[in-house]
Amino acid sequence: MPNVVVLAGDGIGPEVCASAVEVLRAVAPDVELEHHLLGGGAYDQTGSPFPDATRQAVLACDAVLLGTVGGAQNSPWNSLPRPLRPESGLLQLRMALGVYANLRPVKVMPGLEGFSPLREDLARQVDVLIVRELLGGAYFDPRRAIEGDQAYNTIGYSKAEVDRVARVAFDAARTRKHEVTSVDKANVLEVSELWRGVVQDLRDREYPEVKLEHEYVDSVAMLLVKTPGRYDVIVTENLFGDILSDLAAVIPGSLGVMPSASLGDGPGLYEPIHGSAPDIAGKGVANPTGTILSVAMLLRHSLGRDTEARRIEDAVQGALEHVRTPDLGGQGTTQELGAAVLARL
Ligand SMILES: NC(=O)c1ccc[n+]([C@@H]2O[C@H](COP(=O)([O-])OP(=O)(O)OC[C@H]3O[C@@H](n4cnc5c(N)ncnc54)[C@H](O)[C@@H]3O)[C@@H](O)[C@H]2O)c1
Ligand SMILES: CC(C)[C@H](C(=O)O)[C@@H](O)C(=O)O
Ligand SMILES: [Mg+2]
Repeated sequence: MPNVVVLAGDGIGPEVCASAVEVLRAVAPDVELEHHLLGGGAYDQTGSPFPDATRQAVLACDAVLLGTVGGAQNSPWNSLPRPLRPESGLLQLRMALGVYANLRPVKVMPGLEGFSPLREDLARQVDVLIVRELLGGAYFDPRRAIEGDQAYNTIGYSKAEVDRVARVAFDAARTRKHEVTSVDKANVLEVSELWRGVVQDLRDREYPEVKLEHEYVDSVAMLLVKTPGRYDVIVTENLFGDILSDLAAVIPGSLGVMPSASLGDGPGLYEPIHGSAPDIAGKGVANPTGTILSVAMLLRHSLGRDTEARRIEDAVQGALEHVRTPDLGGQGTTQELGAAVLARL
């Protein structure tokens, strides 16, 4: 029996996970669920944002469903030494699972075009998959420090790290429009020069039928707003991907509707792309769509259950025609939207 570990986390995490777990139970009743701690709440209870019990459980399971971690700007968690902060728990989890490729699909659901900050005709064209490298670059490079009145971080990449994530992007492009845009800053950074070379070599050797473009990150930030329909698959390094994926994620109207999958060679990690939303936590109005759609990605990528994944995606689409949470201009609650999805499965 497949085993899924649920890490509800902090803020709205437990609220959106509750809805998503009900959906998972409904379409895959045979899946065993285990709940564990991660983030600020985990630190409060155990002294670690990524406790040993959580580490052992995720390493032994088939897939992990995560809510969100982190507190408000003024949370005492933000004054802890960096390795004890909630966000460090998430980074340690990603590293432990070895999930080097973060897939963030951005698409505007029919009927929601009006909520996009972009013109409706532009929003309608958007169907982009951002593949973000997740275990390298400034996030994990050990060459980092605050030394007196100076501080530095380093964006380092090896050829092997670039190659493995670029493969994920090219493989994904083969199932889509066969176009990859590799995003870098090769006009300034040596690390981008290496990145560009590795991606180009891989394309020439193994993916000749995929069209490859190289673009600068500053230009992509502009073009994702101006002409977002031009992109199919975007592949980029960790920090650029973090920023570009939040930028792209507002195109569908709310951060609350976007799912993600983080894949490596072991269990996959599935989470909505939004944060813990301290401003609305506990009010029961968070949009659970991103987490519910992350369950669909979990079923597809980790359990090989594409039919069930599609059932969820169709049900979400139908539910949003009738029930909307305040981030999408409605008055529905998390629970009501979750129930509307369940009713359409
Ligand atoms: N993967 C993660 O767990 C993750 C990701 C990003 C930020 N964070 C953490 O979350 C905390 C808050 O960060 P932030 O405020 O910058 O970003 P955020 O994504 O939590 O919130 C940004 C805005 O979007 C709204 N929003 C987010 N998700 C929503 C949802 N599902 N439904 C309705 N509205 C939603 C919030 O109410 C807020 O107004 C910080 O501690 C940050 O480090 C965690
Ligand atoms: C919370 C933070 C560590 C995380 C990141 O920067 O990767 C978040 O912004 C994300 O995009 O998942
Ligand atoms: Mg982010």
